[in-house]
Amino acid sequence: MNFLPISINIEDETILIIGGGKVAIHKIESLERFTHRIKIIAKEVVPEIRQRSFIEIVEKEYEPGDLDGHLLVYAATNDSVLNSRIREDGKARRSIVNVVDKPANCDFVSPAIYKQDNMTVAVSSNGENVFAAIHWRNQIRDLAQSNQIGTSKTKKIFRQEFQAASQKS
Ligand SMILES: C[C@@]1(CC(=O)O)C2=NC(=C\c3[nH]c(c(CCC(=O)O)c3CC(=O)O)Cc3[nH]c(c(CC(=O)O)c3CCC(=O)O)/C=C3\N/C(=C\2)[C@@H](CCC(=O)O)[C@]3(C)CC(=O)O)/[C@H]1CCC(=O)O
Ligand SMILES: NC(=O)c1ccc[n+]([C@@H]2O[C@H](COP(=O)([O-])OP(=O)(O)OC[C@H]3O[C@@H](n4cnc5c(N)ncnc54)[C@H](O)[C@@H]3O)[C@@H](O)[C@H]2O)c1
Repeated sequence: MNFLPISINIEDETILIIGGGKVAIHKIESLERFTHRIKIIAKEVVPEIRQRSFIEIVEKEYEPGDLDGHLLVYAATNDSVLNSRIREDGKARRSIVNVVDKPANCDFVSPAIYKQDNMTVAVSSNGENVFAAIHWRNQIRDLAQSNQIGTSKTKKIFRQEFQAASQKS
């Protein structure tokens, strides 16, 4: 597998998660730092999701038409066959689908994220080793939090340092 890291503008998107259990909570914890436009479709939804009033919740069985109008979709049910079918349904609609139990069958995978204001680090192992991705993210987070990478400098100072370094090389 070879996944391309990009940063997507999701201002006009509602992100759809099919499934409302433990893994859906994980996805929400990552997403809510970037957007509150999140919709859950699931037969049953756990209280940790229900208590977030910004989430639109629809309790029902999944149907392919649920994907209509959604660019980003997480297939996060506990039914592996269904999760793969959701990706197939997404193809016809140009939705890109994260299949939480099958990295090789994903249009995108969720990186391990560290976010500090406008700075974001997203680490992925190409879906091969999520624990390595989490470990790298934690190391980078610790560096940033100990201010070893100058997180409090302004754009102007970073530009001057960048230009000075370019002239040297
Ligand atoms: C980084 C993070 C982002 C997020 O989810 O937002 C994320 N998983 C997180 C947590 C986490 N995942 C797992 C545990 C242990 C649970 C336990 O065992 O108790 C924990 C820790 C926990 O639960 O605390 C297990 C697990 N995960 C996957 C499988 C299936 C497999 O690998 O086959 C299995 C079973 C593996 C096994 O047991 O062998 C699959 C995927 N998980 C990915 C991302 C994608 C790869 C990213 C990459 O390219 O590296 C990928 C491929 C698909 C996807 O989901 O996108 C998030 C960090 C949250 C944070 O700390 O910020
Ligand atoms: N990617 C990851 O980070 C990661 C981590 C751990 C586990 N997993 C895998 O993720 C999967 C989901 O695990 P979980 O712990 O969240 O499961 P869970 O049992 O907590 O939740 C499953 C959810 O899917 C819903 N659902 C099932 N069938 C449905 C249908 N037909 N229509 C609508 N909703 C439906 C249920 O109502 C429930 O809300 C498992 O297969 C697990 O192996 C992935």
